[in-house]
Amino acid sequence: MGLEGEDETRSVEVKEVVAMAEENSSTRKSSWRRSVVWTALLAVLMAVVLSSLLPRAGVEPGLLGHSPSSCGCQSGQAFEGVVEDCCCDYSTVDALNKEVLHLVLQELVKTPFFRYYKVKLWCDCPFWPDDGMCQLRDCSVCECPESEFPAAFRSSEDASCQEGRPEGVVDRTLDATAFHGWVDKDNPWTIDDETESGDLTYVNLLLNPEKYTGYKGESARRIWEAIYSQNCFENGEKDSCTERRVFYRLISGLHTSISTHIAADYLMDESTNLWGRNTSLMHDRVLRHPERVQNLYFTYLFVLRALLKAEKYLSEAEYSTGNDAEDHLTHKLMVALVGSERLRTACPIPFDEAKMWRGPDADDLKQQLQKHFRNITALMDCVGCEKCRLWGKLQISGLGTALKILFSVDGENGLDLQRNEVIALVNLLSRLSESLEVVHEMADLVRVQNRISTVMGGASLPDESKSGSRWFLQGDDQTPRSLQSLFHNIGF
Ligand SMILES: Cc1cc2nc3c(=O)[nH]c(=O)nc-3n(C[C@H](O)[C@H](O)[C@H](O)COP(=O)(O)OP(=O)(O)OC[C@H]3O[C@@H](n4cnc5c(N)ncnc54)[C@H](O)[C@@H]3O)c2cc1C
Repeated sequence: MGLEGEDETRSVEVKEVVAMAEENSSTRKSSWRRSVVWTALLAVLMAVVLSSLLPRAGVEPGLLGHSPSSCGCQSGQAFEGVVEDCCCDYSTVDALNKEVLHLVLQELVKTPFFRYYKVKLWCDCPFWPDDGMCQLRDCSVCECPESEFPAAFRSSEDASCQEGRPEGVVDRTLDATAFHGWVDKDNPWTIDDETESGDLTYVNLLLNPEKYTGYKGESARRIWEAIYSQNCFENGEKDSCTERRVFYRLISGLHTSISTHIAADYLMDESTNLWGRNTSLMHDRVLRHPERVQNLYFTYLFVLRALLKAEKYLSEAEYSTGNDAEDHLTHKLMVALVGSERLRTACPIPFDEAKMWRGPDADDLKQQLQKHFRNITALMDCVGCEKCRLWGKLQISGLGTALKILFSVDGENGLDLQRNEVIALVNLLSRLSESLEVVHEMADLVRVQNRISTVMGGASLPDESKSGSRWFLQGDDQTPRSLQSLFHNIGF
């Protein structure tokens, strides 16, 4: 295969990633951290300096279980041992994610096959009229022009990326001709956009990153409430039934991931369009609730198990977009991901689905939960912010695909997946993988900030709702004000 220019460079880069995954290298290539990398280095330096200056007892409560909590949320060992309901321990998951999976997933979701998602963005909410609470232009999705997405994804009749409302007739020949083995078969866990007429459009996910959109208040809260109520028990309530508990944890883990991405990419100052890490929000919504972080690990392992169970199918599928070089790399990355020896050895069965549906009412319960999950799929049409709806739909579809692989297929031979299901599954796992990384990074930042606060006279973390936080870490070329003043205060 002849590769030139950019293709060749990318090919070399991706091969390195594949090689790194295979060799279990711990070398990291984390491009999204570039903007704060020097600041992080400074933060680490400050942590070292401050930890020598500060008595341990005066330091803000432990994050991720490293030290005792004074907020009463966590008493110490929340992230040690085996992830509850799973078969791998926290430290193994961290190492695998950091050294293998995050690296490969980051590259995989950039490929043409995985970056274009077909979705119906404007739909009528079957439960309430859309009350459109989104406040920012970042709420809206940048749809891709017809010329941009791969030719293999198009057909002459498909008008979904044209201006205005598309025709609404789904072109089913697209998947069948472009992807051997990708078939249209209903998923009992989801309501499939593609089986209904409507406004289908292709969206380039790389142009629409999941981040803060300003969507909040009554509309957002009502959706989350409705989603949790589908499980027939309240948030956080322990349930003796494994199946219900698993469902609650899947949703809660996804919720944690969404909150993490909001905190990781937050509009700190609207007047200057300044974006950055919102550590206060991260602390309030995620870090001070250990069970939410535990549920994130759980959801990650559940989805990973589904991917591994579909190994044969995914390694043999054609990732065809008309760009041979990219498609070849996509295939190599997928094989590196699902066939990783390191993963097989360290965490062979991330979640054991054989433990589910064993009770006398198993069939009834399964049908009940399928109905609830389909309702959750439908609820995504009520999300009053386009970009949130895009990622909500994709990730719920990814969960639905994982449920189908684990619970609705008899052996791998019976497995049939649609192209969009595979795209959703892989992008969901990539989001969760990124969230695990962010959770650790921001827990470290919060810990450093708390130490700095103590040095600066006990100032606490600012309210998450206040923009322009003094803890905000600015871009590559500016020294953060907070660190400047800290240097000054401690005579550095
Ligand atoms: C599908 C969907 C996608 C969204 N995507 C985005 C987005 O991309 N960008 C954006 O800015 N906003 C997004 N939002 C909105 C966002 O999730 C919040 O609803 C919003 O930021 C307001 O947050 P909140 O503090 O009121 O708490 P919420 O996050 O709305 O939580 C509501 C309640 O749920 C409970 N809860 C919170 N987290 C968990 C958890 N992990 N497990 C169990 N219970 C929990 C708490 O009791 C909390 O009070 C999305 C909302 C939905 C429904």
